[in-house]
Amino acid sequence: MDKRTYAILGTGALGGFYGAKLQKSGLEVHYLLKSDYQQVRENGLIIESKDGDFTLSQVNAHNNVDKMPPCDVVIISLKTTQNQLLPHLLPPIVKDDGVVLVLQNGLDIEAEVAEIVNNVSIIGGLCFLCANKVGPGHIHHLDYGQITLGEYKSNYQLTGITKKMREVTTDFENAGISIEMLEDLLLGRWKKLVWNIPYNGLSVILDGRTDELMTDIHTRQLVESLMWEVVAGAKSTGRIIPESFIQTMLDYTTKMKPYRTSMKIDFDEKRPLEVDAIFGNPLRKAELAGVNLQQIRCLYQQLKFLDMKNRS
Ligand SMILES: NC(=O)C1=CN([C@@H]2O[C@H](COP(=O)(O)OP(=O)(O)OC[C@H]3O[C@@H](n4cnc5c(N)ncnc54)[C@H](OP(=O)(O)O)[C@@H]3O)[C@@H](O)[C@H]2O)C=CC1
Ligand SMILES: CC(C)(CO)C(=O)C(=O)O
Repeated sequence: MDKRTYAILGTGALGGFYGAKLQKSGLEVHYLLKSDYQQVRENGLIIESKDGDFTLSQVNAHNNVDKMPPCDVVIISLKTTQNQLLPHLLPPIVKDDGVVLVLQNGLDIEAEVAEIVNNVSIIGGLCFLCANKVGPGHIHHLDYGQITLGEYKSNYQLTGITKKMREVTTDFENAGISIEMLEDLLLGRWKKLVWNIPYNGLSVILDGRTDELMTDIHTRQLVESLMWEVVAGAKSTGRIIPESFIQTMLDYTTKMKPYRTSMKIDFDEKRPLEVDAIFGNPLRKAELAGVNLQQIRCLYQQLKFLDMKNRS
């Protein structure tokens, strides 16, 4: 088979980083951009990475999906706060029998995608990446980068390891991106929330970096107790996260370079916060199963208020 073609729907920190790595490995990649379009069309992408800097001076930059070719794999790397645009942006750029790879944080986004496109495979990927966009077409990769992915089937039924998952995994591996396949995407999404819910939420509400939240005894306890509540949320939907995973996430964050979470960066830049995807959807899912996640609801309510006030 010919090499697969990729489209990056939202060329920011995450989309720019993985897209550039895939292009560098020899794949054809098309990038959708908004405010950075002119700069990237003329000068390409700059990746400043802890694994080695590189520049792609020529990239297929687009500012309109109608001018993009349909691709085998479309990576959704917009912020979830822009997902209302997907019904317009997605259908023209994904081939029949292609793949939509949702690399955004949060829960239940695959279900939204399934309502927009048929005849495609939807794969969800959890990215353990610390990257920021520091200028137009300029990405700073600070730490990590591993992806775990799983295929989505209605209501997060188990799919096992599928052919499409293997194909995407091969492309990412060839691009030097560490990647692992999951049989249970819902479990993977809840596990990622064990990190995102406490750190993204508290970093905004308490105005703290990850290292600050880990050093103070009170905030560390708060982080841990929120993690336990995410584990309860997962359990309400039939997914068991082992107790040891909490310690793994605490250790992982302690070792992490001091990090301003992506939600905190959005807040500081007065951009919309991904509150619904990361907090609202898990709350609703647990509630449907009859479980009220009180501490997470408390974070959700504060974040909704702060987000509204920050942008008004
Ligand atoms: N950054 C990270 O390390 C990680 C991010 N994630 C998740 O990945 C997702 C993306 O995050 P991240 O890359 O950090 O976000 P960024 O804000 O850096 O990137 C999003 C990009 O989408 C672009 N965009 C917005 N609207 C449009 C549009 N209409 N047409 C074309 N492009 C558009 C933005 O362009 P413009 O700037 O012009 O608006 C921006 O460059 C989020 O869900 C996040 O939670 C998950 C793990 C780690
Ligand atoms: C956990 C972290 C910071 C990187 O591993 C991340 O993936 C995120 O910001 O969502």
